[in-house]
Amino acid sequence: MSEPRYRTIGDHVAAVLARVGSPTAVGRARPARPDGTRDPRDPRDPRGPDGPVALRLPLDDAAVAGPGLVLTDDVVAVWPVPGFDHAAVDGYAVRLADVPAEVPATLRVVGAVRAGDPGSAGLGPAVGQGLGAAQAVRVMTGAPLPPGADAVVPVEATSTSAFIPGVDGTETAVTLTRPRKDNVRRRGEDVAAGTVLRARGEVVSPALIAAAAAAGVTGLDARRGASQAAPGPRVAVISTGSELRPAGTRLGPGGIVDSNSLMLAAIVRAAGAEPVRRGGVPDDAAALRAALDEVAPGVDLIVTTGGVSAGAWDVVRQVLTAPGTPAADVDLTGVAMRPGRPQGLAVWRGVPWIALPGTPVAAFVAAHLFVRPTIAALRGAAPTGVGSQSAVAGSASWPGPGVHGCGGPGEFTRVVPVRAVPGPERLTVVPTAGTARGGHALSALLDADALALVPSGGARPGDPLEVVPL
Ligand SMILES: Nc1nc2c(c(=O)[nH]1)N[C@H]1C(S)=C(S)[C@@H](COP(=O)(O)OP(=O)(O)OC[C@H]3O[C@@H](n4cnc5c(N)ncnc54)[C@H](O)[C@@H]3O)O[C@H]1N2
Ligand code: MOO
Repeated sequence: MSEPRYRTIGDHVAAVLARVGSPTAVGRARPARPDGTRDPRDPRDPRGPDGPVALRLPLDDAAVAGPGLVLTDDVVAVWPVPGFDHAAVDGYAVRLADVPAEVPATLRVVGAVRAGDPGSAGLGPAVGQGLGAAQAVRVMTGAPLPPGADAVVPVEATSTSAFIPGVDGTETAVTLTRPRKDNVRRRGEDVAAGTVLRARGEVVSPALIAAAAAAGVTGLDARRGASQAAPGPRVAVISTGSELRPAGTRLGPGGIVDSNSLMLAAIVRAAGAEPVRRGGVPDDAAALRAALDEVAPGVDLIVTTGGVSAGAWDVVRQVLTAPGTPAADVDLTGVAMRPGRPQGLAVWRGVPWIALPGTPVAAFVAAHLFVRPTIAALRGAAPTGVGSQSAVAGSASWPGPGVHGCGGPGEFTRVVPVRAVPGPERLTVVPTAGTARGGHALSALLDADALALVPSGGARPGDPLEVVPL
């Protein structure tokens, strides 16, 4: 297997900004709209009519209310995150007992489970009870782990090598070796039900919006702080994934809350732009094309999440690689960083399109690194972000050398949520507590006030680090 080549973070920022100035991007520079989209007489609008009052804000209103909302009550997780054990990669769910260390095993492929399917869908009555001896099930990232399986082997590390976007598999057997890690995200490993996500008196952040949505919270008790400047460019936010349900609706088996579109709306709003939330689109190329066509005429930038990695139903990749696609300047190179490696860029009917990965922490990181500078450029401001600040690694446990991407070892930058602590000279930063649970925890973002870029060689206390303020 050849080593995939990814861009550096800085090169990807340049590639994004090139699309904003691209001759194919003709939908830019619309005049800024008047303050927000809400009616100031709307009693749910925290701006008025009588100044700051405490209100119960539905999550989608809180997401677009702008910075400065202060909680007037604790925010408590209603259910655990993740809500069920699921695959962290596209590949094959296996029983480790069938895959001896170092020796390749050939397993019979007995079904397929996509994200959004109930756990035993696609398996047939015989397998629905649990994976039998020497059996494997094709699974996509986010799909419930089939009964009996205890690990997922990435497709690149198997005899199948790659899934074809938009095509169901026909393979009846697969040869693979024991995976380095189980590639399973377990129910509740990020947030336990009943956890206080943020306490009364704290400010509402995009990370809180994401964690609250994922944990079943549908509204926040909050009060507005300082008044906000009028939003500038308009940014469409579209989530892809058949497993996605709007906050406050019944999830059903295999379903999860579309927390990304709320989180992205909050990030876009905090960056000084007006989010246009289109919500969730299923893993269907025609549906995604229709959503893109619908939003493109009215916005200056399109941001999508999900569907860009190695799955058979990765719909963004499918649309961007289809013959005759109306997308120009298509680029699916990805970035040498974790989380946030899979990325796509294009110009759709004249409007720059940034395709972020679906994993919520990956989308959060990539939005801060790539969407924020793009909004700054659209507003005519100097891009902020990478390289804008440096800090010193504080006394804490930092990632060591040897990070691996899904496609094998490589020079990957780890993006670590950090808290600033008072230091003797420069800003000193330490990883947030939740980082112990891995790079994909929404809980690790809640306490973070910056993202530190840890080079592939790792970091030690005292090392200089680039940080991106949140
Ligand atoms: N075989 C491989 N599998 C995966 C690879 C890989 O290289 N090989 N890359 C992994 C990495 S790294 C990431 S990051 C994810 C990104 O994948 P996609 O962008 O295609 O995202 P999805 O598969 O659609 O979703 C990933 C994950 O996130 C959840 N999700 C998606 N959208 C939302 C949303 N709007 N709100 C909340 N949560 C969302 C989804 O259910 C999945 O669990 O791919 C890895 N796989
Ligand atoms: O989940 Mo991925 O790159 O963003 O680690």
